[in-house]
Amino acid sequence: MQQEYGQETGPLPAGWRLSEDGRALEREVEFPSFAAAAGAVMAVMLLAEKRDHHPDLTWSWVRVRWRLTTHDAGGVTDRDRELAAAANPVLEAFLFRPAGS
Ligand SMILES: C[C@H](O)[C@H](O)[C@H]1CNC2=NC(N)=NC(=O)C2=N1
Repeated sequence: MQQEYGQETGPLPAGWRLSEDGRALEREVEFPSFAAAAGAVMAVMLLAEKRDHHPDLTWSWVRVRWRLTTHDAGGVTDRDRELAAAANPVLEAFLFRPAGS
């Protein structure tokens, strides 16, 4: 069976969902502080630079949404899935809570 561009067929990386238009992987995270959000944005930026694959970002205070798509393909590819999976431990790491809380 031929796979259509933008059609997600495999399992999604944990925490990620398919966008409404079906053409991107999205994950939205609420961080404990603006600084933590900034750290996560910066860390995922480094992963993206290494892969030459860059997420769209929506960032409002402590809430950040990453959106991953492959422009050439017009949809989700393994490049998006791989970056999403690589970003996950980074996002979890910045969801810290201060000691004693
Ligand atoms: C030439 C360069 O590899 C392309 O423009 C890259 C850059 N970063 C990219 N990032 C994402 N998310 N999708 C792309 O298709 C893409 N293309």
